[in-house]
Amino acid sequence: MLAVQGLSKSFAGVHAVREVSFGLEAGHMLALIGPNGAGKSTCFQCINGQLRPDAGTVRLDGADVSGLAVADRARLGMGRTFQIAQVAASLTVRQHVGVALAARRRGGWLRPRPRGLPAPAAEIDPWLDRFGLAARGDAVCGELPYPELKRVELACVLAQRPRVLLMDEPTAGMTRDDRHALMRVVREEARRGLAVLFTEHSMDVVFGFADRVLVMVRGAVVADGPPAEIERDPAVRAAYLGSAHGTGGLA
Ligand SMILES: Nc1ncnc2c1ncn2[C@@H]1O[C@H](COP(=O)(O)OP(=O)(O)OP(=O)(O)O)[C@@H](O)[C@H]1O
Repeated sequence: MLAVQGLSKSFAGVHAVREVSFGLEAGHMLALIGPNGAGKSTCFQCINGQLRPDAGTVRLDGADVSGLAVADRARLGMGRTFQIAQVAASLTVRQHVGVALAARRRGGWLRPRPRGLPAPAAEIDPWLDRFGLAARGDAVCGELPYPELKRVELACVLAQRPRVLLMDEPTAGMTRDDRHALMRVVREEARRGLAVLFTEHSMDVVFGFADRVLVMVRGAVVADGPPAEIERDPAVRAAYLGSAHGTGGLA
């Protein structure tokens, strides 16, 4: 579903990403990990089109999207969530999800907004339920606890029916219970066929939810495999033993 080949990016002599290649299948969850400054965010931004790589290609379900803008990649099925949830604080959960569902029907967020309720309740309610938001429909987003706000963001992104979802540190700042609750929802979506690529610093999330783990150190991929294999990899342990994040699940 996603194929990244030979991706490289430098900033004024800093090789942030060096010839990174990997593939991601539909229905799988791939964690991109590495110490601070390893190049995860840069890699992520090259994949979704925010940054233009110096070299390399990105394919989405076989189509070369390397030259496309963020919005065009999104239209072709590449969705993303942000490290800090991006939602409109003044809307209720129902309004927000309704707008997202209606945007999908219109073919994109930027089409003219229809009058009245953005999407019928019959469409919104099951969608709220799917993301554990059934009881929160009338709550104003700006007043929601952060873990629920993340679900609203997720519900809106997935309302666009992406085939690949990129999540930049999805559980940053959350408690262990909230991290796992969010990732269980994401895993359900993956089981429905969504391909998920996420960066993450919490090792309980990486080793509890990823089907595969890709480890970056100083811009390059140093390990790529199933979690159990990665946890034992000497190069990975060496990279983490020297990092600010400690060894987490690698201990
Ligand atoms: N816009 C930029 N200009 C200059 N250097 C940059 C820029 N963005 C990133 N870098 C550098 O590229 C390297 C990789 O940074 P990046 O943010 O991709 O790492 P990361 O693995 O996401 O780190 P973190 O876990 O701390 O978010 C670092 O040395 C960083 O300082």
